[in-house]
Amino acid sequence: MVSEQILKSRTALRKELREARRALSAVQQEEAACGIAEQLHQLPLLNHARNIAGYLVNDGEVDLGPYIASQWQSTPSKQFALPVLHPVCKGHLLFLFYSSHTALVKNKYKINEPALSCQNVLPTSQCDVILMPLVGFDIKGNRLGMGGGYYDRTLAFTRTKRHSHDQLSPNNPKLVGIAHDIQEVKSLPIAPWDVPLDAIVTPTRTLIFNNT
Ligand SMILES: Nc1nc2c(c(=O)[nH]1)N(C=O)[C@@H](CNc1ccc(C(=O)N[C@@H](CCC(=O)O)C(=O)O)cc1)CN2
Ligand SMILES: Nc1ncnc2c1ncn2[C@@H]1O[C@H](COP(=O)(O)OP(=O)(O)OP(=O)(O)O)[C@@H](O)[C@H]1O
Repeated sequence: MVSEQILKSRTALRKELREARRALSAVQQEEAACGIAEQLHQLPLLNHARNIAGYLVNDGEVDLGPYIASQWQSTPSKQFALPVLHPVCKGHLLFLFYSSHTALVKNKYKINEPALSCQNVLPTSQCDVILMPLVGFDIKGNRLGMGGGYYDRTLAFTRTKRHSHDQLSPNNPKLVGIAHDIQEVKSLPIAPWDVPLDAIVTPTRTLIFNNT
């Protein structure tokens, strides 16, 4: 059971951190997007990734646009996907392939997402890396999202231990949180359903965590 206190502090922190990222200027946002692209270009766990899930910028998040566009140009073998609110399994996400030709529609939160089409679904278990937008993070790798629980529910399967040696499956998608530097907090209240991240990338830093 998660205490009322923890839920309340998550809500208050979320509000504060969302306001802070929305208050960044256009120039700060551009610099952040460039910084993230540079950090991601150097991230070893993306080197051999073929299927990468990202997101389209919303609510002051770091824009992955420059990184995705540069990868489309330089490395066409990498395929990108975007989260789509699951039409049947409420509270879950689907990932749909994303190219410069993808038709986008707005979801109920007014975030652009690929128009639903079964043939364009990338099964979550086949994502090599998922770049997750963070509202907040701490240095231990704990994260705070938008509060819908979408990523936590969709990725809950990555927490199950499939091997007898008490190791998480090596085939699970690597989870990489993306955030502005100002979204770091000293310590984040943890919820039992939180999925552990493999890395957190900001425009100036990359933190790697050992989750095996
Ligand atoms: N860019 C991006 N895409 C994403 C996410 C994200 O965090 N960022 N998601 C990550 O999960 C999913 C959408 N989750 C969301 C959860 C809550 C709100 C939100 O704005 N909630 C409002 C209340 C809106 C309402 O209910 O009408 C709020 O809290 O003020 C938005 C998106 C899928 N796509
Ligand atoms: N694996 C799960 N199964 C069922 N409900 C869940 C699960 N994970 C999270 N939830 C529900 O989702 C709600 C929101 O969770 P939380 O506050 O951790 O969101 P978040 O991590 O900020 O959002 P997100 O995962 O979308 O980035 C919680 O109240 C919780 O009840």
